[in-house]
Amino acid sequence: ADTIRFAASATYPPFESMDANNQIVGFDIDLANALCKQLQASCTFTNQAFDSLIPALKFKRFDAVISGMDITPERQKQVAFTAPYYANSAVVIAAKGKYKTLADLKGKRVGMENGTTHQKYLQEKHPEITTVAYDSYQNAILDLKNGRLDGVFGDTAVVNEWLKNNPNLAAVGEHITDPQYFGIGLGIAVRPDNTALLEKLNGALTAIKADGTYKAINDKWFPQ
Ligand SMILES: NC(=[NH2+])NCCC[C@H](N)C(=O)O
Repeated sequence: ADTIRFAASATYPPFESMDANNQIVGFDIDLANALCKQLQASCTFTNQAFDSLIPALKFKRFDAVISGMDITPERQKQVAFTAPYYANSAVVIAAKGKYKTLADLKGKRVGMENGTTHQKYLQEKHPEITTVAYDSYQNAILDLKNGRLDGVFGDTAVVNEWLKNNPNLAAVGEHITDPQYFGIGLGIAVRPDNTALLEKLNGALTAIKADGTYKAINDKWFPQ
């Protein structure tokens, strides 16, 4: 049988993270496994820094990236994406009650993972805010809790998870969906010349949406 080698940056629960047994788990992992099952292939996963995923994909270290990755026009110059598999928006979190809007964060330190759409958006759209890049979202959250950061900027679906476990933190202002920066949702990336794999993944995605598998995975990781 075929093997599809996936990579992710396991710092972004509920999409991907390492569990207590050092196993990679999450929505993206279950989704990839379901796609592989549908394709009668086996899946492997590599965990590495988010900003190295696209370069390593191009270098053929693995076949596909599934990592809560926004389908953006800029990335589409380098890789091909499947149809979107999850809707996205972005939001800043900070100490509860401290800031009302992004404008209140002028001169403050907001952290995010290196190479993310969140980093680019803040740097270009809000130069009045100091962006602090981290090797992982988990380290950014630690620094927010320690008071070394004033805010963290990430995907709403992920941020909501952090808020559940941190009652002293809250969202600041509106959710941001600027498609120029955050694209049209999350997608799986493959090398542009790997149209065979792209077509397989898109076909399998349609199939697992139709047979209820997608919904079951969604309900497991994003319970209502
Ligand atoms: N697995 C991760 N750490 N993903 C971070 C993704 C952040 C954002 N959605 C982006 O595409 O840039």
